[in-house]
Amino acid sequence: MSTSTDAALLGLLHLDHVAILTPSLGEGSAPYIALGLLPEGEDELVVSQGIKVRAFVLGETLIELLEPQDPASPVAAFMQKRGPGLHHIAFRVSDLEAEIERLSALGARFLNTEPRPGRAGSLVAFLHPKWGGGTLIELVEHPASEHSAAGHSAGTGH
Ligand SMILES: CC[C@H](C(=O)O)C(=O)SCCNC(=O)CCNC(=O)[C@H](O)C(C)(C)COP(=O)(O)OP(=O)(O)OC[C@H]1O[C@@H](n2cnc3c(N)ncnc32)[C@H](O)[C@@H]1OP(=O)(O)O
Ligand SMILES: [Co+2]
Repeated sequence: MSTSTDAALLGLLHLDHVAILTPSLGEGSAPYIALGLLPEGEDELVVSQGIKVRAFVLGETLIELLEPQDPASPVAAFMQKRGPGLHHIAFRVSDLEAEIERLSALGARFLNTEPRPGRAGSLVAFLHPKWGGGTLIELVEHPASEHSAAGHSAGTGH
């Protein structure tokens, strides 16, 4: 049974975020506010993904609420088909390109083998949900300057 130390040696640092689809960031925030989570900074429109994102801080991990902005996008279609709720999980990695190479050599099926822009200046890559056993898995590399390794800091919110 590998330990988190092994995972860290392989480049996985920790669970970066759990992403949840919602038709409205306002309504979707209610349970997480009730649970006492604080938003990290302002909502962000990630144009490349056609999604507005609101992130709530939980130690090193974020709860990322995703509100699709384009009804024709795959994410909007997915929410249409399966309803709001869990969309993907994301692991923070120290070197995204190295992880893409390592996992590809193990036969992993990436949706994009070139890093793409994600939230807050990150670079992201997605693994096909079929490879993830029915779960969409994302790998995220944050800019070196952002956050300490210790995790995220809650913003003043909006
Ligand atoms: C805002 C940035 C933020 C960040 O963290 O920085 C983000 O995370 S952005 C998140 C939104 N962007 C993405 O998800 C990009 C990667 N996703 C895709 O390219 C598509 O969503 C894809 C390819 C996973 C699915 O697209 P689509 O549904 O159009 O393709 P299929 O209909 O062929 O689906 C194939 C198969 O996968 C099932 N599926 C789709 N999405 C998911 C999901 N989120 N979790 C689990 N399974 C999923 C779909 O139902 C199909 O299964 P089947 O059994 O064949 O019906
Ligand atoms: Co994500």
